[in-house]
Amino acid sequence: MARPKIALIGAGQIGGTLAHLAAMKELGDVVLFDISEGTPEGKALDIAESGPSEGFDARLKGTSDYADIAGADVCIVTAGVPRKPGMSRDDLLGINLKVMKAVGEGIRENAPDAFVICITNPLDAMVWALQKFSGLPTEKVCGMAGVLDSARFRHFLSLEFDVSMKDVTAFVLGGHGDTMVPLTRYSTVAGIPLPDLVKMGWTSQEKLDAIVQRTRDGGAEIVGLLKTGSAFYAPATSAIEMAESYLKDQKRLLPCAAYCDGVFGLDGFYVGVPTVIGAGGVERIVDIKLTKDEQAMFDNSVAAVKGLVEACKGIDDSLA
Ligand SMILES: NC(=O)c1ccc[n+]([C@@H]2O[C@H](COP(=O)([O-])OP(=O)(O)OC[C@H]3O[C@@H](n4cnc5c(N)ncnc54)[C@H](O)[C@@H]3O)[C@@H](O)[C@H]2O)c1
Ligand SMILES: O=C(O)C[C@H](O)C(=O)O
Repeated sequence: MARPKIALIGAGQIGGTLAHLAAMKELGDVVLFDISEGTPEGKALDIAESGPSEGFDARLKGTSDYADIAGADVCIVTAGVPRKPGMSRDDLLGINLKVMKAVGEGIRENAPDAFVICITNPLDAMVWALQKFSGLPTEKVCGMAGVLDSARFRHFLSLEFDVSMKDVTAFVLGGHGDTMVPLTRYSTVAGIPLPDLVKMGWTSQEKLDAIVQRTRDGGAEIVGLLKTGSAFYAPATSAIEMAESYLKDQKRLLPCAAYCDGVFGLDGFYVGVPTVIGAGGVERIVDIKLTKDEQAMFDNSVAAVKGLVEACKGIDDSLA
């Protein structure tokens, strides 16, 4: 059987890391696409030359021609611009919306059967626009953010409790912005919910609140440190987790930006929710019941996403 084909649209910091991870995990052959002359070819060759030492079997190709992504099984989209210190993700909307249009058309014409994972920010609005521009089925287009935000939450919690990150589970839902919703009630250490751990004296409510806020600010914390761009190792690892679940039909239950129509009280928006990812793409959205307070936070986050979607419609008539 031929190896799966993984197309990475955008060969910048995340794109290059994705290519390296996909090759090392032997998820398939990799095509790195970018408009920056020489960058995708250079990164593909560099990573391919790590193959003999690492011992992986994967072909890598760099290109600026959409024809080379033909027949891709998975497309992961990072094309666009990252933010700099002082900017919000939302400041990227105008410039990255134009990029989504070009990418959507490229995918529609060359890889219409692919499972598409969007990473470009502002994530929830960009994945919505990418689905519209590509015309692919909504269950085959999703966005990566919740896995990353939850991983950050899990990491901070593991430090607080001094336990393995493997035993910490967490769910961060809502839009990938300042209004994201880390759900403490559904986050655990080996199945023990965080509110119970507070009662048991493992931590205090004040410390937990500070960790929730650090999670919300997790992207900005890295941008402030790097100064020239945003996080890329953890974002790439998170998207690979989603791609692997699709390619291997693992049916992982992961928080992803999925098209919600008739779930979570939504009517046609992308926002972070618990999803099952398998060979059918986003196979199920787990419509969990939120408490009044959680619902208020979720509604606030959805309102922010809706505002960005309206801004997209204002910029590009074809989306209205
Ligand atoms: N969803 C998330 O959780 C998350 C996490 C981290 C970063 N991001 C976002 O991901 C995006 C990429 O981040 P990065 O660090 O890889 O940025 P980067 O600048 O390193 O790479 C982006 C690449 O996109 C390319 N590009 C620009 N326009 C293009 C087009 N029309 N077609 C193809 N390629 C094009 C650029 O040449 C560049 O190589 C940013 O928007 C960033 O904000 C999202
Ligand atoms: O914060 C950013 O701009 C990048 C990304 O959304 C992140 O959360 O790391």
